[in-house]
Amino acid sequence: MSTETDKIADTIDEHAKARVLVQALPHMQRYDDAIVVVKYGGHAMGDEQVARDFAQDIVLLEQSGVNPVVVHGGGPQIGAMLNKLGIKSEFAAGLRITDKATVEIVEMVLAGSINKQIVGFINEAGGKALGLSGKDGNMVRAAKVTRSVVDPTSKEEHEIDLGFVGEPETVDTTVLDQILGRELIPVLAPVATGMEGGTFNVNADTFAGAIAGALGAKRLLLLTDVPGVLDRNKELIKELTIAEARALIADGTISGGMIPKVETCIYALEQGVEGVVILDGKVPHAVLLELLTDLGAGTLIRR
Ligand SMILES: Nc1ncnc2c1ncn2[C@@H]1O[C@H](COP(=O)(O)OP(=O)(O)O)[C@@H](O)[C@H]1O
Ligand SMILES: CC(=O)N[C@@H](CCC(=O)OP(=O)(O)O)C(=O)O
Repeated sequence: MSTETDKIADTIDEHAKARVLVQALPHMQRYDDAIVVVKYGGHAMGDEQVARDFAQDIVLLEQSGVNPVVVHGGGPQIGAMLNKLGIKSEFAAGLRITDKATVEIVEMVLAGSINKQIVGFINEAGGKALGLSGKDGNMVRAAKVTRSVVDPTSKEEHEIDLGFVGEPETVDTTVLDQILGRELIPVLAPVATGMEGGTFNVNADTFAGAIAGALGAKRLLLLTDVPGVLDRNKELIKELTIAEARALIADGTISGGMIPKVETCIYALEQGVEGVVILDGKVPHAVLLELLTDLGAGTLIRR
């Protein structure tokens, strides 16, 4: 039986909920009908409850009149599968060196299991998610990339052939244009067709930036497993200009997987995306906190 005190506590609780909803109103109005691309990184996916919270956030955004587009990664999950199969895998400049056997596993893990898991979570949260890869509808055609790396012993720079690794060369938004604004939530795996056919592995951040640029997205959120870009003392940098971000890559403060992430932010800003943020996807409801409250977290990169 509920006591008088319980009833008062419940009423206060209800008022607090109403206040939170009202505070969200100007944010909802700002993003009404806008396209928001959310990149969900493989490291942020580890905990199932956080993944389900993420799916709820995406459905709530869609219900509020936003057009969310999800691009997912899956680096650690690809690594685990390659390991299980006894296939060695190495990275150069934050990109996986991808031979023929590897690209088959990459496509299987990204466009197969991970894509369908996220689609499942969104649908269980009441949304209508549609899982696609960059190959569908010829959405993304990728050109082969090479990278120069400095040999740690000889200090000489040399080019590395990354195999079937591509960068988006063309983005055809026909399929996405049909989907957006119709209650459907696209969930995209970063696999693309090569310029001469075949399958190419694309870094998920780079893929998300190309999609955000081509769709004229208002916001690009990159969800990872760290609070944002960290300085040399591991402190969060709340805001960075493009020039400052480039300097941190050049002096080695930004390394590994953070390089394609920051390069993506710079590219998206140059393509006209209004705001790009790198934030911690392991924080429950990180997307809602970032978009619909005043509690912006992570690193905002601006022009
Ligand atoms: N300056 C930096 N600030 C934050 N993270 C950094 C920095 N430099 C390198 N990193 C690394 O980048 C990682 C994020 O990239 P990545 O592993 O590719 O994540 P995701 O799977 O989310 O795309 C961090 O976990 C961290 O180890
Ligand atoms: C070329 C390249 O490196 N592709 C990535 C694709 C997945 C990805 O980017 O996943 P995260 O966002 O979780 O890191 C890979 O093979 O790991």
